Amino acid sequence: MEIKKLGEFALIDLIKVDTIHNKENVVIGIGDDAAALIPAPHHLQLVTTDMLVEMVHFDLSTTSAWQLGYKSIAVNLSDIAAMGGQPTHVVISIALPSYLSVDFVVSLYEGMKEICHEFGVNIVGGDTVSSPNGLVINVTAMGEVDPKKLQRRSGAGVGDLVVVTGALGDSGCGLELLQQGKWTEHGFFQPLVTRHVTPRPQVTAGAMIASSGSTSMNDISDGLASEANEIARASHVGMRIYAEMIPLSAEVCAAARALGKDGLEYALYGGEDYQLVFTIPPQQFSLLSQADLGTKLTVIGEVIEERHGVLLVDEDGAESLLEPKGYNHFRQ
Ligand SMILES: Nc1ncnc2c1ncn2[C@@H]1O[C@H](COP(=O)(O)OP(=O)(O)O)[C@@H](O)[C@H]1O
Ligand SMILES: Cc1ncc(C[n+]2csc(CCOP(=O)(O)OP(=O)(O)O)c2C)c(N)n1
Ligand SMILES: [Mg+2]
Ligand SMILES: [Mg+2]
Ligand SMILES: [Mg+2]
Repeated sequence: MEIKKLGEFALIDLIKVDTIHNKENVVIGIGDDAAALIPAPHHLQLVTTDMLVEMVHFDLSTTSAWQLGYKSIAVNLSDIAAMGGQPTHVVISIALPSYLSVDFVVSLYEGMKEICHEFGVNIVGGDTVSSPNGLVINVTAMGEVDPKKLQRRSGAGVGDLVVVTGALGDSGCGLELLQQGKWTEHGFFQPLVTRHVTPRPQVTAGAMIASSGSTSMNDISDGLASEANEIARASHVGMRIYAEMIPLSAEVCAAARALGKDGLEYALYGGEDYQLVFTIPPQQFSLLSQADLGTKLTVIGEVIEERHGVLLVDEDGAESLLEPKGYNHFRQ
């Protein structure tokens, strides 16, 4: 059905069902002039927002409505995870072009509700408007964190280890496979595409890392090179990152070979992995590495003095400056 047949208010009524997954902290959700929420005592309130724009962040010829809904929430929960927090609520604004159907919007919200349900997050409001050109989705996520566990980008100290969760580069490579039309639904490379279209935010790992004495943390949206440099700049330190230690999946190595590319390039500059990069003193890391975080941890380097800069060490031991060259909106 066309959206204009239904109109704005009936569309919101459709969206409204099954949006509260954790009733205890909501007084008013969708349906009033503002949501009314109950903050957790003795916790800090986290607020973050990320916007997704058609043909900048997604292409509807390669991403389904459900996947897009899932991802638009995931990228926001990832920023809450990078602060060491637990996500609690989201507010969702959508600008809808006339070529989309009511079914598309329902499916978009099914993807959103699935991930919100998974992480116990409430959808407490939003805004619905028309767009003359292209779909835009803006999500604001709220979360809470114990002040003692709050993770900034600015706490890294010389001698700390640099550690990442999961494997890097899958999403960037998955995007390239999609763009080149080089993937099959059930093929070997399918996991790369899945990680690009439906990334999983590292919420559990982020909270455990934050409880273990980590000194800084960032999520990887723009690529490791960019995010590591952000930590270094905020913390006034340098880093030595060993190329050989950066975790790459078997799939990205094989796909990169098939594409005539280097898997490492996707990890450093591809972005959208939504894994975490953090720094932690060696003693604390040896304790953390014994815990089950539901994902693997890999030490990729160490924090050094600021005057050295952020260095990448290749397999021959040669060092070069690792430029913050990841995804940059005005420099593609
Ligand atoms: N248009 C804006 N107005 C105000 N603050 C902004 C705007 N864009 C980005 N920021 C802030 O700049 C910082 C960096 O943003 P960004 O690079 O998007 O972070 P992330 O990669 O964690 O999503 C964040 O604190 C964010 O809230
Ligand atoms: C159609 C399409 N083109 C390009 C990309 C690649 N891309 C778009 S935005 C982005 C970086 C992450 O998004 P951003 O808005 O910078 O998130 P933030 O850093 O604020 O979390 C990347 C790698 C994509 N996902 N889809
Ligand atoms: Mg952002
Ligand atoms: Mg972000
Ligand atoms: Mg970015």
